Amino acid sequence: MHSSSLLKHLVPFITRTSQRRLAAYAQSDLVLHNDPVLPIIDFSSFASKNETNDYPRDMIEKLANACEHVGFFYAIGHGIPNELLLRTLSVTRQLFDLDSKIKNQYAARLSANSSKLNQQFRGGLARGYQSVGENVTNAKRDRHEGFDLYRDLEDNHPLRLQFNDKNLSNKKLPDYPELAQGRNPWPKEFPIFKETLTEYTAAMLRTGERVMRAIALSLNLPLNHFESTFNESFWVIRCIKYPAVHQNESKSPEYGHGCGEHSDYGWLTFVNQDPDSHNCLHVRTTDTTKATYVAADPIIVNEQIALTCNIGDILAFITNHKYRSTRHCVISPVKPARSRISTPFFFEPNLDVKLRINETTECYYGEYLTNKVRNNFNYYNDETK
Ligand SMILES: O=C(O)CCC(=O)C(=O)O
Ligand SMILES: [Fe+2]
Repeated sequence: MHSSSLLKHLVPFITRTSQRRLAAYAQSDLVLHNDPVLPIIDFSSFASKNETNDYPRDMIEKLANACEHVGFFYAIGHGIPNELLLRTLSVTRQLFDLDSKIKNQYAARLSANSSKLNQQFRGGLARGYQSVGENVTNAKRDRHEGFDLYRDLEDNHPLRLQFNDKNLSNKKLPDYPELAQGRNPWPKEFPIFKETLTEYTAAMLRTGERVMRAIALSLNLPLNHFESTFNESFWVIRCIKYPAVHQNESKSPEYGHGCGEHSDYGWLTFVNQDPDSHNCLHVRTTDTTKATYVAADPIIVNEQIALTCNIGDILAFITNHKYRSTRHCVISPVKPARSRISTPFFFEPNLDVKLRINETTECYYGEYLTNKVRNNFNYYNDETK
């Protein structure tokens, strides 16, 4: 039996799932429970936004329970074919296999200094390629390569147009110009990346809507309660490669884990992770006496790849922390395992949704996100770089 209170709430569905055993040991100083059990929730009843009266009560209760006590769950019935999930991972792996000269042409840091409104934002605040160690979490460099994509607002989108030159003297403009004006720097040498990620985005947006409907019901709110907050979702995708490390390489004063411990920012995160990846994504339990984790390994349920889903800080905040935004981290794969690819999709509010982000502050989601993103990179915080 597990003693942590998180695990008491987990449902023993594991016998219905096909999954591989965990790698035998826990890396570094983390204490790891060896049963990667998170609740498994089926969202197939929420594909439509038409209200009906016969939503499965047991599923909604299970979802409420998962959001309150765990903050993580496996989503099935999400509507995305396995083939698209796997193709996205495979194309992302190929992207990172490109020559670094090509990848660096699309580097996020190239646009980091273009902070003036009237400049052409080629990338615009962290869009594009990041080499290993550029991302910083808890003051340590993360051991991953990334390629970040954000919603690209259309040319004539009012949230983009508001920053046009003729409006620049308008003192009341919101403070998220880079996000609204940025463009994803799609590598022209590898057009399949744009094609695939665009298809993935469309599918993930439908999934996000599905899950947010179920979340609304789980909070005793109307099915479409959150619709107006995400109908122009300013989604984010992080394409990530975690290189495999040697066992003795895994600790260093400068470098932390594959991705240091954090919680996510907004509504919901859906992690599409490498099916080969084991013992990497670690979810913190509610044990306050010491840092303990469960591994959220990839699972397949009834031949369907489950998405690993977690609650973001804003959803936690607007529910008065009834729903948990659970901290998690990614431990680098250890050789001889191969590098790990994941493509987390962050289903987020519209840029111009006004949010209360803590007890005293209300701001636009775009402003909140701008602050969060700047803190992830040293070059935004250190003018000399
Ligand atoms: O790669 C993963 O599995 C998760 C990454 C993550 O937690 C994040 O990007 O916020
Ligand atoms: Fe995360």
